[in-house]
Amino acid sequence: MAGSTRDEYDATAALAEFYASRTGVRGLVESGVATVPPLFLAPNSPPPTPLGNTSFVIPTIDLSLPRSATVPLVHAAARTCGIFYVTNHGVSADTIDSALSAVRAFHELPPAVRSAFYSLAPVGDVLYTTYRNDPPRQAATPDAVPVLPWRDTLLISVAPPGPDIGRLPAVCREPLLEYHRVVADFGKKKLGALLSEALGVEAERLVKTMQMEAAAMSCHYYPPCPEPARVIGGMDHTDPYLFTVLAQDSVGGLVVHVDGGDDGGGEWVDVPPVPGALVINSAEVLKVLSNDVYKSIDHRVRVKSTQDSRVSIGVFFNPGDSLLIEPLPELVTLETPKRYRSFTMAEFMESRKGKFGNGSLSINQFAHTCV
Ligand SMILES: O=C(O)CCC(=O)C(=O)O
Ligand SMILES: [Fe+2]
Repeated sequence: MAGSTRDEYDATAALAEFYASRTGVRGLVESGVATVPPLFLAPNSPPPTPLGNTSFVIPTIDLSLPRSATVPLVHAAARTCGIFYVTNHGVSADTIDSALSAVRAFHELPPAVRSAFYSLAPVGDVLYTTYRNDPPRQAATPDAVPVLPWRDTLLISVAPPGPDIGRLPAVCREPLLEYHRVVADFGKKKLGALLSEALGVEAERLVKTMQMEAAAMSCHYYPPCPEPARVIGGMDHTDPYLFTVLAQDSVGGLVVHVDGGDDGGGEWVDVPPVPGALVINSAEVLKVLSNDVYKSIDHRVRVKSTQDSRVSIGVFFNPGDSLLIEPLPELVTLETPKRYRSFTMAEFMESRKGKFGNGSLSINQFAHTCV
């Protein structure tokens, strides 16, 4: 992997060589790369994210407050930006820390051990990989994204009846299953009810009618990078499902694009780690169900450090596979007509393939009745 621009060498061969190593981006760092290999560079649009000088602060909601206080706060946060922190959520600091440490321990296993798990497609319910950035389908600058992000991921499908436990790496199995159990409970019993009530619909609406499950867990590892400003940890996207509960360690790097309202524009805002807090991200399908009351925010991950690796865990809450997704009928009125056509999750996921940059456009182009 010599060279420092993508033009100097054959990206297809380099990609094949990278995947054949089966040790991910962490493997490059272990091998001592001093400059970023071209696969990770965006040729036309440099990835550094200019952070705005904004006074915008991601809201924090203390879930120990009475329901009469938290419901309006959740409504305001999901409506204005679609991302907020929760504190006093009932998931213990120990459970979060053990899960984050377990993810780090997996990604930092000796290369020969972790490479046994590395693949391009899931093996059962587990996928340890470096996701490829799909080339954008309709972008003005077709070559504007790096082929690869500076990140390795352990993705675990946790949909009922649960993963094949024997396939989960032993080093992280117990802490991750425990974390999933507790976060799934929190999401279904507390957060799902709060997000429903904050929409003015029955508390059980998301969990029962939408058959909501904490179906997948993304355990990301962002290795330190010799030239952090030249790479992107995670490309711009919106999360597709109902909502995400994200735990992050103390390194930071998640940024969200807060839109500029009627003035257009908008700016990138940091989502710094807050000790003990979980980040809640309301996602595309929830935006549709809410008939555009809730937002779904574009986000990306910057790599910040030449020294520190970063770990995060996203638990994704999904609707049942066979359901038709459309605005909840009780939110469709003469004044607020149905803003999205009905669709299935499979159709929506297919439509998202290869879409980067301004991710929220994806649902609008796909299903909005006013576009
Ligand atoms: O690592 C992070 O902070 C965010 C990851 C993310 O956006 C995702 O898994 O969808
Ligand atoms: Fe995300």
